[in-house]
Amino acid sequence: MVLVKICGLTSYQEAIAATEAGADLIGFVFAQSKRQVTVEQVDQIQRQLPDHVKKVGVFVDTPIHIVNQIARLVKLDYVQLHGKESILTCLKSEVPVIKALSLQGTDSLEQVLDYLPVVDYLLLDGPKPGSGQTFDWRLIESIPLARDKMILAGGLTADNVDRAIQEAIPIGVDVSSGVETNGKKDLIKIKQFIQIAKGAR
Ligand SMILES: O=C(O)c1ccccc1N[C@@H]1O[C@H](COP(=O)(O)O)[C@@H](O)[C@H]1O
Repeated sequence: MVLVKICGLTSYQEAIAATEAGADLIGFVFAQSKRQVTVEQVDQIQRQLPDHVKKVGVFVDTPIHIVNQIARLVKLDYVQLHGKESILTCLKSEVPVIKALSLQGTDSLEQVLDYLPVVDYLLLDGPKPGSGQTFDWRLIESIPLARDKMILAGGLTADNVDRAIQEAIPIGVDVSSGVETNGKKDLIKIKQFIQIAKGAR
């Protein structure tokens, strides 16, 4: 069954709703964003969550010693490095790494392969993180990428996630804007998204 990550959660109510709806991973954005959360907020939230849901912190070009400090403080299971972090930076993380890469054309394919041996998952995203923009999933076909390391993101919704899973064959899918209404997480959309993704194969 495909892993599902619901990203950009900002409250305990959203986090527990996503967890109870069957999310495997939940994401908290520490980077600058309309969904940005503080260390204190995430600490309060994570204390009340069951252990089985994996907590992911999303960072964009934050110095790795700060990423490690936050990961320790709020007990993150993964860090999602969503900027231009180098392979060396990924290696310095104290917790497993999800490296996000924006696929915009065939010239960006090579970098995917370079990161593969040093990260736990590669998250392939559209051109603008957190904006609901998708990319051409056919690009993935040309990467000799172990599908058990690939999480697909970027513009996924309950309407396209089934097709995305059939075409890209990822181990997991990640969504943020696609489960929101008027900029707020929508619990009905979260449930629908997870149900469809989990039923896809
Ligand atoms: O959600 C954000 O605001 C964000 C900010 C900075 C880096 C990543 C961010 N979100 C990630 O973007 C992708 C795709 O989001 P969407 O579904 O297209 O809205 C997802 O991986 C989020 O983790």
